[in-house]
Amino acid sequence: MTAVCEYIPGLENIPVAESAISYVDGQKGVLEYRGIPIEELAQKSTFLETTYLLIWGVLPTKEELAAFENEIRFHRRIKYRIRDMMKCFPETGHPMDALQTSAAALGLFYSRRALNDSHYIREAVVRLIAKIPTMVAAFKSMRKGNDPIQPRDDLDYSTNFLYMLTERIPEPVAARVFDVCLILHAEHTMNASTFSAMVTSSTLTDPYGVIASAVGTLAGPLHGGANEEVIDMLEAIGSVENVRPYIEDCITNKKKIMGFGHRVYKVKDPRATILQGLAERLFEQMGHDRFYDIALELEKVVEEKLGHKGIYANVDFYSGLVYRKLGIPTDLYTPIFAIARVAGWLAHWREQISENRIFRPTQVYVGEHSRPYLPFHDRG
Ligand SMILES: CC(=O)SCCNC(=O)CCNC(=O)[C@H](O)C(C)(C)COP(=O)(O)OP(=O)(O)OC[C@H]1O[C@@H](n2cnc3c(N)ncnc32)[C@H](O)[C@@H]1OP(=O)(O)O
Ligand SMILES: O=C([O-])CC(=O)C(=O)O
Repeated sequence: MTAVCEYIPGLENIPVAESAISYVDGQKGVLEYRGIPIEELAQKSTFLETTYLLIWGVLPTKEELAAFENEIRFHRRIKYRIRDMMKCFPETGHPMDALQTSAAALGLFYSRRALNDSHYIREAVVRLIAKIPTMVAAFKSMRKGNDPIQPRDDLDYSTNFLYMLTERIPEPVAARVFDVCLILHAEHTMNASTFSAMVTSSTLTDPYGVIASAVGTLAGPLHGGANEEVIDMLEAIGSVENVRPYIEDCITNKKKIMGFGHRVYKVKDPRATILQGLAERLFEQMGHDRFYDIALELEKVVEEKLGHKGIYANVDFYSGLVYRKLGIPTDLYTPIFAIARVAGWLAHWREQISENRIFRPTQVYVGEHSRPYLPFHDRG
């Protein structure tokens, strides 16, 4: 057994896997999925094609993509027993908690753990990619006491999701912008939720448990949950004039500015640049959002004050402005991140189980030894 004694908080710079799924250069601001730059995928691909690429490692042929899209369409509905279970969720509960519970519940129906069976793997991939958006939209309706809106087979993936949220067919530009957002959030090397998915995968449990654990990890404000917090922060700041004192207060009191900073990127996150462009495209078509002026000033001041520490806008900074313009409630932003990231989690699940060894790191014990057990009357 090799003993590595140095403890590195947050596992910074410690490789935990070999992976061929995505690549980040944090100094140059480069992100590639299976070797293809994110900018090119955002321009030319769709979320389902990108999902196929991430999970199976190749761009599909026209026929393979059509078959994959059809399978997804066929599996969009969720069982009435899952819907009934979701009806019992408290309406004040956070949609990420609802999603984590519902994703785990899929395992009650489909868990066979046939991890050597390629049909089982394909079906699990299709079910999760297909059903997660339906569950997110269903909770949005049910928490208001309404029946969930059923998926429509004549609509593509993103159009259908926006339709299930609003019962209106979105403008093509809105559906395309949303689809690009999903591409941008689909995968990002060894982030916290992907690591969580891999640790769970390494026990050879079922993929529904893997996704449920990853959803739980994504929810936190230091990770995917930051997109929701950014909008709360812009609202709290309220005006462009308030930006500078707000940032100065954060710096003085060592408060984190949401949507900024990254373990890997020491320049602006390339996804933030693309998301900013998408937000601007929507503002041109659908009207300006005054929060954007606050966001621009915020980015300028953070760069001025913290740029020397490598703190720049990350993926969570501009995504909320896009979703806000699409009329999506703030607490659905992180579940939408999850809808996209399921693709990356599943890609890592497949990679992990193809050459598995259970994750079992070590710790540096800093407690005591050989303490006596004291009866109640002798305890302080
Ligand atoms: C999809 C995603 O997960 S993207 C990230 C989403 N999360 C956020 O936007 C939350 C805000 N950002 C952060 O909390 C962090 O930057 C993280 C969690 C993303 C990265 O964390 P780490 O790599 O562990 O960096 P850490 O928190 O140690 O910060 C390093 C230094 O930069 C500072 N710093 C990092 N991020 C920020 C920030 N957003 N605002 C202010 N200061 C920051 C820290 O205070 C620390 O300063 P110090 O060295 O003077 O003490
Ligand atoms: O890579 C990370 O640590 C966080 C991140 O940007 C992501 O998961 O998209």
